[in-house]
Amino acid sequence: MIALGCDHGGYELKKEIVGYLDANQIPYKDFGCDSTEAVDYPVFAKKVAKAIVEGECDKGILICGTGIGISIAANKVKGIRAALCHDVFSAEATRLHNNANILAMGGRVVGPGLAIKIVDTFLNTEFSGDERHICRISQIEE
Ligand SMILES: O=C[C@H](O)[C@H](O)[C@H](O)COP(=O)(O)O
Repeated sequence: MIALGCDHGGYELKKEIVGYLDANQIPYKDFGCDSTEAVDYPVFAKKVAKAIVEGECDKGILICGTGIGISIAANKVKGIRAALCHDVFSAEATRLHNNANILAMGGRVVGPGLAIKIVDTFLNTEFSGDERHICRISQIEE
């Protein structure tokens, strides 16, 4: 189950991602927001982050205007590794190396075509499980 969240700056891009998830029959839970009316991104970052650390969802996708504020907020929750990615290489690397559990993007930064490739890569790349990466992730947890 994928947790989705956004603010007003990410709402339009979230709709594109919902279309991709629906087309690929990937289950998701949308934690809002539900329009382009101005809202505060930490609220939605927290909802998505909690859904992951509490086990309701496996991974999350968070979108604000830049992806920056919403990723900073999500990373305040223990157990969250939110990665801001605007290219496919980073999306793959953050799964392989960091076992990132949230993908963050900026709706004012990246277009829908690239964003969907980034999402597809993030969701379909497994953590490498390499010892050196496990060790470094443990250090983050400490
Ligand atoms: O990092 C923060 C996000 O990009 C927000 O989406 C952004 O700050 C919202 O800006 P505004 O309130 O001017 O629409």
